[in-house]
Amino acid sequence: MDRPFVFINSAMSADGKLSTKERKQVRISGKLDFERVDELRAQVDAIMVGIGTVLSDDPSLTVKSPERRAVRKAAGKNENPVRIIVDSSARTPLDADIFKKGEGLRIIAISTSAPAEKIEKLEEKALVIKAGTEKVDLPELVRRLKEMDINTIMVEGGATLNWGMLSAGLVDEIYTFIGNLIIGGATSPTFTDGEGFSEAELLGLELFSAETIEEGVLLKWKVKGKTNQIVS
Ligand SMILES: NC(=O)c1ccc[n+]([C@@H]2O[C@H](COP(=O)([O-])OP(=O)(O)OC[C@H]3O[C@@H](n4cnc5c(N)ncnc54)[C@H](O)[C@@H]3O)[C@@H](O)[C@H]2O)c1
Ligand SMILES: Nc1nc(=O)c(N)c(NC[C@H](O)[C@H](O)[C@H](O)COP(=O)(O)O)[nH]1
Repeated sequence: MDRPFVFINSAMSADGKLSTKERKQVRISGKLDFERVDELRAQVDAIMVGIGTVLSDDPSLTVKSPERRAVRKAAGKNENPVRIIVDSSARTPLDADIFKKGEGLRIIAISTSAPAEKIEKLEEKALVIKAGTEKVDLPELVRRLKEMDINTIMVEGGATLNWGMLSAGLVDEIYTFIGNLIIGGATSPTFTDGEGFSEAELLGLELFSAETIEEGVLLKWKVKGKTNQIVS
């Protein structure tokens, strides 16, 4: 494959929302699910998020467990996977937690429309990859990541980046933890926002695991490709 293996991991409410209508993060997962995500972070070459997630949550995207960091070190890797922000206009704050916490490479993926002055500042803190004109060209980005020997990527949202990756056909598997709460709201981010597929080009999935974790359920899906399921 000329691109890395890519999976999305998200936590959503029972009604499919990632956060509130104010885009405020809520605790959907319990302790065990956060542990599972930490283990995934420890296993992958890179974690990818959208700038919307950085602006609302300011995540550090580090591996939290000292034992898992030690295992990575012992294998000759950095303590943390490469942390990638998809950020067309280079809006990543220079004091974002992703820069402050943990060792390891950070990548900011931007488009050619990003302002030169901000790019220069980001280049002091991260590797800046330019791909695309108005928004980041995701197929080109993942191809270039593969050339850097990044072979596995966990996409940790949010709603718009999930759409971008899924609609470009760049996702192999999806892991959704569904928690025991309703968030509601027509404008609250859902697992996949963006334009949405029209009825003749829906994305088909194959369920390969369903597991109860604490008060919720973890579903694992393989992405099968376009499917036409119009009910006439
Ligand atoms: N529950 C969870 O697991 C989880 C995980 C992550 C984020 N979230 C929530 O999701 C929300 C953020 O989602 P969002 O949709 O606002 O932002 P996002 O994180 O999906 O980032 C979207 C941005 O990515 C950039 N982008 C660049 N090129 C793109 C392309 N080709 N396709 C798509 N996007 C591209 C654009 O600037 C776009 O605005 C927050 O409220 C956050 O709390 C929840
Ligand atoms: N698995 C999971 N369960 C949740 O209930 C929840 N709200 C998130 N949300 C994901 C979100 O993107 C967070 O911002 C990062 O998980 C924070 O990452 P850090 O701890 O800062 O490294 N993720």
